[in-house]
Amino acid sequence: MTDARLPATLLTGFLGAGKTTLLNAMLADSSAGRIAIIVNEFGEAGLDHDLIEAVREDVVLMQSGCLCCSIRGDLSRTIAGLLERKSKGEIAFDRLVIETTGLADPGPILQTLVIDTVLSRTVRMDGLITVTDAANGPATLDAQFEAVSQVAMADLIVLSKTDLVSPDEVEGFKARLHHLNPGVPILKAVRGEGIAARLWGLAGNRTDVAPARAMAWAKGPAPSVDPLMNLSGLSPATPTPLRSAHHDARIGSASIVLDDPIPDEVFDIWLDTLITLRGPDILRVKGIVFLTDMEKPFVFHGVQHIFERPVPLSNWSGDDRRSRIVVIARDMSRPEIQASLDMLRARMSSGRVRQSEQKDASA
Ligand SMILES: Nc1nc2c(ncn2[C@@H]2O[C@H](COP(=O)(O)OP(=O)(O)OP(=O)(O)O)[C@@H](O)[C@H]2O)c(=O)[nH]1
Repeated sequence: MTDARLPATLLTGFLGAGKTTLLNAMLADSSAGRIAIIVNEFGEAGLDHDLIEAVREDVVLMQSGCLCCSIRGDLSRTIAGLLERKSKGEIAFDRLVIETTGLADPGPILQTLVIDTVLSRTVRMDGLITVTDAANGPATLDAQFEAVSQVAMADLIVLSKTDLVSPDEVEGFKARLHHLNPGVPILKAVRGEGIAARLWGLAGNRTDVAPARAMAWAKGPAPSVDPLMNLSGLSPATPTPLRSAHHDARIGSASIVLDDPIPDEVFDIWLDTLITLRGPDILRVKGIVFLTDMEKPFVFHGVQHIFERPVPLSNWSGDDRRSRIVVIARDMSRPEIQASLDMLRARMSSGRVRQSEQKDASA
């Protein structure tokens, strides 16, 4: 089954990191088809394209109330308008790129694509790309938590301005980025050159995704060596030390690999509990999940309390039936997140014990 929804790429990165430069490199590359662009600020310079729309974030910012809801309305209307013009034959495009302002939290935009009932049927998230600047990036991460969040949430990081610093500085910065977002691919690029063809199809949440791509997307930090460590009370009481920069230390991530299929209700309860207790702090949860009695796995993806309906992976083949879940959160240490994931494992184990007790009783 092919996923016919329009792929949407979210392009984020801090002020001056090189987003517009990368966008121009994307536009110059025809391999991905025609691209419609939405920028959420006015006055973008240097884009020689006829499909530029503006979401009026300046208006949004003046409104009181929930900023994410305001962006959501504007963005939905803008995308709906583009799609309408497309259906009338006024414009043609094969994919969408949404460039955020440097300060924007990508969360509400990702959520919009999931929560808007019309949009979620017609548009799918193709990937969140964060541009980070090798020259100013380290200082930006020290100064701005939004920049740290953008790095932590990315499906792909493009490292710009590597021509302005030494190879050692580049490597040091890459290590820091990997600390914030373990497993994320990082592409070095000077002015976006040479990477345009590698910016698409990043997310695993489409039904026709290649299994290897979905697996790479759902890759997180290595799970704790002993999965029962936190349950046995032996986990360190203090968070795993990250870097001295306090913004970095606010980001935690952990992952789990489960050998056995997960009962539907166990997975739902785990997710509900995580969202209820820590919803606002969840930057991303993503994974490939095998549910009990289901032949194909599902890919799921969420930001804060908003979760996309799980997408069945129709192309899945092979014997690997292990579920993989990654959680990236702010103000949660890795042991805390790991403890939540271990709870999922524990619920599965207790479910198995109950099942075998029932079998014994009926024997
Ligand atoms: N040396 C060097 N300069 C770069 C590179 N990428 C971008 N620049 C320059 O950095 C400046 C900022 O780039 P933009 O692409 O406008 O950055 P932006 O993220 O869109 O900026 P805002 O829209 O202000 O957030 C421009 O002068 C670019 O020419 C790079 O890899 N190397």
